[in-house]
Amino acid sequence: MDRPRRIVGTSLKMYFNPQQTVEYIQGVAELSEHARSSGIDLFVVPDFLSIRESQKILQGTSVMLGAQDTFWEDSGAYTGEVSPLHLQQAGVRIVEMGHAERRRIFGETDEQVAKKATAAARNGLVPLVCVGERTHGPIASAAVGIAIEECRPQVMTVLAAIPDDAEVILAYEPVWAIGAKEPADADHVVNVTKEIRRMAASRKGTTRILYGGSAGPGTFSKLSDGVDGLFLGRFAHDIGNLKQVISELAQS
Ligand SMILES: O=C[C@H](O)COP(=O)(O)O
Repeated sequence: MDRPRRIVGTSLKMYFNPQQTVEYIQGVAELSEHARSSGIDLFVVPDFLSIRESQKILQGTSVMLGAQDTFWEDSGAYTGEVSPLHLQQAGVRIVEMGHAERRRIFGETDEQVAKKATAAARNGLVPLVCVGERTHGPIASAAVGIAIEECRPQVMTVLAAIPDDAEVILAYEPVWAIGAKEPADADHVVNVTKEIRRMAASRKGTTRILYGGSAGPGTFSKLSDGVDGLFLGRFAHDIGNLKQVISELAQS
């Protein structure tokens, strides 16, 4: 089966203030041509406060603008929430959901993630659904099975909810590898993501699978049997690293 286009992106989480975010987004905009000519899709996910300014900087480039979360209703009395319809109207193309930090700190459930993914798809946004096991099994061979069984409901609850022809991005982020010194072991990631791909095999819509968790330059080449790209965190704060990863995706 043909593999989908490769894609790389980064979430700024809550690391940068608005001025730093503008400067960073300008740097990403300057990578647009490099990504386009390399045949790599590129996205960046700033905080909500910076969405409008980011859209102005990125318009006319090939860089896709993301948001870090969304609510599942389009409008109404939902204090503190952000509408998927309004995100789409603001120029957002990709919406992240189910990140390990939101599952852990804010108690986000598979069912809530599925509702958010459905709302994103309904509004023409691509859900970027983060999945991953919380702990690393003590023995490598067993760890793969444990990870797959923990990821399965996270993936299947979303795939059962969204239209079969909706585009979706699944970001496999083992929780124990987020914020670490190094990414997860490549064999582990490839084995788990191959199984995640099988979970989505019968879908009509494009399904892309990313790896995230301390990823950076040098990570992708070992994972290319399993994933279509990377979801970067801290190691993309240096724009040079993001440029390098784009090149590696194009070469591997
Ligand atoms: O959203 C990105 C991931 O959580 C990875 O973050 P990290 O690369 O800083 O570990």
